[in-house]
Amino acid sequence: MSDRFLLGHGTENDFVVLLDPDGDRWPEDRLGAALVRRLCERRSGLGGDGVLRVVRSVHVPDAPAVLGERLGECEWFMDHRNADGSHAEMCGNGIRFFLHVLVSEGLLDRAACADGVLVGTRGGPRRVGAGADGTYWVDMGPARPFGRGEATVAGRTFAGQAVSMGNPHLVCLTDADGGIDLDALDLTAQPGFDPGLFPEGVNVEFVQVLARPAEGADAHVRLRVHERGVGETRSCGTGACATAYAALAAGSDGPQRGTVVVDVPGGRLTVDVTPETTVLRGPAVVVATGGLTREWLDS
Ligand SMILES: N[C@@H](CCC[C@H](N)C(=O)O)C(=O)O
Repeated sequence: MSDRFLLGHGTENDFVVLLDPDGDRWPEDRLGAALVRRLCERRSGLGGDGVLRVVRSVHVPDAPAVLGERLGECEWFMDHRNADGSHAEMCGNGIRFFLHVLVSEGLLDRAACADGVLVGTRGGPRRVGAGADGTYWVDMGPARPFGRGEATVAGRTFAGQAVSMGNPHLVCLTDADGGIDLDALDLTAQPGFDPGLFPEGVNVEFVQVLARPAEGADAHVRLRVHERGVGETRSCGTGACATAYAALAAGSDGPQRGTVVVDVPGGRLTVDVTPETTVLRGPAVVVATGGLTREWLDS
């Protein structure tokens, strides 16, 4: 046994975690895209939607550029890679799971995380916290709409709202398209999208609104998602946030505010939207820990 790893998930959005606090075990030239792809392989590797490297921000060459003057406030950096080896700016489930790993590995005290700690990401710093009920939350900042687009699946076109949560999303509310059977959509291939609107690619959400936002009651939606750099996943935290924003914005011109319960194939997330920010909450679970073998690493 050599290098230690953890496996786990947030609503079945699953990750391989590599511990590299001092940045000397998994530098970029060792943890390249090819190794990330092998780790995420579900038959010949460990299996995952992505890899999270747990590293102190001071050891990340990109950190000064993405964290600026807040570098000193972010002890830890979530170095996220999609299963295809690409970097993403942000990962909502990943950063919640990241905090759970810091706590379960004894690198942070859970009680000290009640009000949240700042974690560095390629999308900037984010406040992440541990709830008294065992869940983890992240303050993602405000959803930023940037136009309308279309997704195409098997020759059928869906209108959608483009939303940035640090990373790009196209949220398609399918009931606006005449009552699609969400479960029947074939998401085995990347949905078509406009590369002019999404030059860096896009995560595409298909959403059924189960309960519309109403005074005094939470809205309720369910979604399926095709993630950039991964494929269809069982959950997407930033996708849930973008969806909550789009569901509240549909048919309303005013500032968006409300709580949206988001059912994903892998469980349930809750998103609180205000004009100022977006807070995502949900479970995070470490499934296993182990060591990568020399045999596998050398093969
Ligand atoms: N699963 C994530 C999002 C991961 C990054 C995404 N695939 C991208 O490339 O933007 C989440 O929980 O937000």
